[in-house]
Amino acid sequence: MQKPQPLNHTREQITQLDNDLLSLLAERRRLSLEVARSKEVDVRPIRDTQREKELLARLVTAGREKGLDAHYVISLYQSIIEDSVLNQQAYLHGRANPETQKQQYCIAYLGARGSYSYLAASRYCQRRQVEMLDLGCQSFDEIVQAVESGHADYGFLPIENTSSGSINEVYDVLQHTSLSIVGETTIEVSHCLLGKPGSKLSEIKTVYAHPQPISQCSRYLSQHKALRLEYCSSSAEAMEKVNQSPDNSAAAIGSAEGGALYQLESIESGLANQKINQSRFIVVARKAVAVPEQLPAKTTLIMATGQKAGALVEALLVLKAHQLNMSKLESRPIPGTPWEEMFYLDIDANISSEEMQQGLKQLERITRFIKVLGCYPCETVKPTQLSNSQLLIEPNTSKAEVISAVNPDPSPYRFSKAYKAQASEIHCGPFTIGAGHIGAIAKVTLSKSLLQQESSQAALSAFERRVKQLKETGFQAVILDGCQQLASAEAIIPKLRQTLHQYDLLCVIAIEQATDMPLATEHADMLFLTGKQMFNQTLLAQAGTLPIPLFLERNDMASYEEFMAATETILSQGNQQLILCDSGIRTYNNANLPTLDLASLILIKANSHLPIVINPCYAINEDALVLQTQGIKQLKADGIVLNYALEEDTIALMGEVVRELYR
Ligand SMILES: C=C(O[C@@H]1C=C(C(=O)O)C=C[C@H]1O)C(=O)O
Repeated sequence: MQKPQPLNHTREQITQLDNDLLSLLAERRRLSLEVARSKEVDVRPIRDTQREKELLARLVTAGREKGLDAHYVISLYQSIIEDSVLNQQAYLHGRANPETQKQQYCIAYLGARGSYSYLAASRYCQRRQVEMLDLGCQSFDEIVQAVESGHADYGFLPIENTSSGSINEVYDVLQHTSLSIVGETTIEVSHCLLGKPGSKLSEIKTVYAHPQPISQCSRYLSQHKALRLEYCSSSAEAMEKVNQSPDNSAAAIGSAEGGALYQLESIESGLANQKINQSRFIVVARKAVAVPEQLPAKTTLIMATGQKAGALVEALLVLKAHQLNMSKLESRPIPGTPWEEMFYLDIDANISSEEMQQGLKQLERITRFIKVLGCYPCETVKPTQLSNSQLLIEPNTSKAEVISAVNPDPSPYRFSKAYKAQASEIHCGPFTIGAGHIGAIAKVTLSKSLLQQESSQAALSAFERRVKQLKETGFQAVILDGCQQLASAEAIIPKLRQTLHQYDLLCVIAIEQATDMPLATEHADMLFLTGKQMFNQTLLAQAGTLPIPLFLERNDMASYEEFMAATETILSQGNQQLILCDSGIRTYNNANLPTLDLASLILIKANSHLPIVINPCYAINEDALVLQTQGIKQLKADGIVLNYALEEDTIALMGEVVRELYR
């Protein structure tokens, strides 16, 4: 083997390369602003998702030639594009509101330097290339007063968090203010345990934190019961306390970025219960702003409806009539009038649009009170995704003919088309299935080796390698089967899930018996109720009350009617996010192997709006898999489940089948 070049030398090369990358990114940003200027002149929308798709598809191909995998290229470019779109929006918004163009903004926010509000405010100013003068406040009321009185230009108020939900106090403050909402901004909240430099987890006795981070990290804290919690009025106060503490026994929950301002280091990161933990802030100012029509806009309003039955429905019907999409609805009590509610609505529309103006006029006629709190650019940039067919092969244009209804079923069962004509589309994170969206799901039986050395790093690395392969093969979700056999499932399942999420794969946990439910519901993105449980009415009803999507597998002895009856038990409990899975039924063909019941597939597609996926792996020998997939696809199944043994290398065949599915 050739001797490697000296480490220092290689590192210098990497440093140089990183500098070049930064210069290139800065240059790309500059060009993106140039594009914004053209769009200002031509009055074109800022976002052009078609252009983004083409760009991503080209980069994925070019990246592959250089040995960079698609997943890596896409996630990098999604962040680059998000930055580009938000900068363009900030530019155009500034141009439309010249009075807001200043050298510096004085911003009132909760807490002190280092708090999440502070980070959100500094991000907002950076994007506008404005210097920030920060005015830390003790309460939301104080923030509002600072802006109302002219001491601050803007106030930052946290309005919701993806794990802990809406922040009610802020809604209450908004009822009484004369300020307008002029912007929103979302930041990634990544909670770390912050200690003095060099301190270790074993030394920590007290944790200082604001109640919000405490509730968002409840799982971590419940696993570390010895830690004593001290509530603080902000994350900044918590960090300050640790900074001032005489020894290494104190820690705070906060961001690594904020902690650095207090000379604190991260002892552990990723403390939040949810992988995606984001907080959305609204920006308030004395004067409302105009949003140029090229920008996606949001209008927030509050209203009190009449006290009669159906008053809220009537108001919402006005939105429907004007094709106004409501992205959020909150209700809060009106102080002094018990049992009366004020409703807060976020509507995806520009206040100056015709639809919104007409809608507002009509709402004024039927409400007791209505006030627009503001219209501002929407800062959520939904990442553009490439379809699996684009990732794997050329775009698919030859869609099979729509099957005409066989045996139309007029029964009003919830699964039926008579009940709901439109095909159901089930969403879970980046995964969508049904109504034309095809899904490829791998079913992984957790191997003996993983069971034996479950905590060992080697087993997890082996799992990660397989997961990477599954992602590259085109799967979107992975069913973990055999979790209940893991000796310390509580410890290992979160790690497996984290690995799957790293590769944007959903974690589906198979339910073999009723006792699997608590663990699975805690850790899974979706549940897979195995065929064995299809007749377990109690379990079906329980799954029907859950808020997460479910797969229901057909029992291999169940008739079509029994399968449908089981779906009814689930749907009647409230959970409408149901995907059927048929893995074959017993017939006379072979006593040991099930047969794929394609007649039922035709019936289900004709009679039900629910998506159905087929698992052909039990039914036939491997040679016929590709052929079988062609048949399943012709009959309009919404996807496929493929069994994949972790230790066996069947990945090439799986790849062929998935490609066939998307062809
Ligand atoms: C830069 C542009 O604006 C937006 C940002 C893009 C980018 O950063 O590549 C691509 C398309 C648009 O959504 C453009 O339209 O080209």
